[in-house]
Amino acid sequence: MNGELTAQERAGKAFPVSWDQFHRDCRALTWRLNEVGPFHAVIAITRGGLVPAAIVARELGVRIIDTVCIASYDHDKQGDLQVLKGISDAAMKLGGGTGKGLLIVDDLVDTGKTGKLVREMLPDAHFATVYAKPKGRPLVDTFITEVSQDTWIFFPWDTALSYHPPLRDGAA
Ligand SMILES: O=P(O)(O)OC[C@H]1O[C@H](OP(=O)(O)OP(=O)(O)O)[C@H](O)[C@@H]1O
Ligand code: HPA
Ligand SMILES: [Mg+2]
Repeated sequence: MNGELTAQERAGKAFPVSWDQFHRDCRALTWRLNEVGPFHAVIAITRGGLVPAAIVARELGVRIIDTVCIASYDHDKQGDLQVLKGISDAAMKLGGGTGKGLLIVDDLVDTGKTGKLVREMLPDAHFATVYAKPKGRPLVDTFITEVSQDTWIFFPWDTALSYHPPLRDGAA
């Protein structure tokens, strides 16, 4: 390490999310989105958007799903944004070139950098995330739970059940 704090170290507070909780939060998101749609297609921001996109598409009966593949965090440290794969021509056409009637889905917005880049690609699309931190929140049209900027969310696909020592033995 070069002495710089990682995003997770800056965040401090941990917010672990179980599969069950995540599924319930995605279902709650679809209740809200159902009032806004219908949508021609779902665009998942990979990789974190893949799981919520599958659940949302299933609930809303959408069968056309595309991806925009963006990487910026190496584990918990944000670098430059890299678009590894853009939106397909077919999905672009469905959204009339501006994203009208398309639903962008991601697991969360943090600084908002990823969301901003995708919004620029599809300015008229609806952008939904399950979780939002204050900096990214203005970019999102619909989300379920806001956590503070100094919280790090642990998703179920990044974690595993492990032993936790008793409090009296020094567990935090
Ligand atoms: O609002 P931001 O500060 O841009 O951060 C949010 C983005 O960061 C994470 O993706 P990441 O780049 O870690 O890739 P991944 O989805 O493949 O894990 C997350 O899934 C969001 O897409
Ligand atoms: O809080 C977070 N959790 C997981 N991945 C992330 N990518 C940006 N912020 C986060
Ligand atoms: Mg992501």
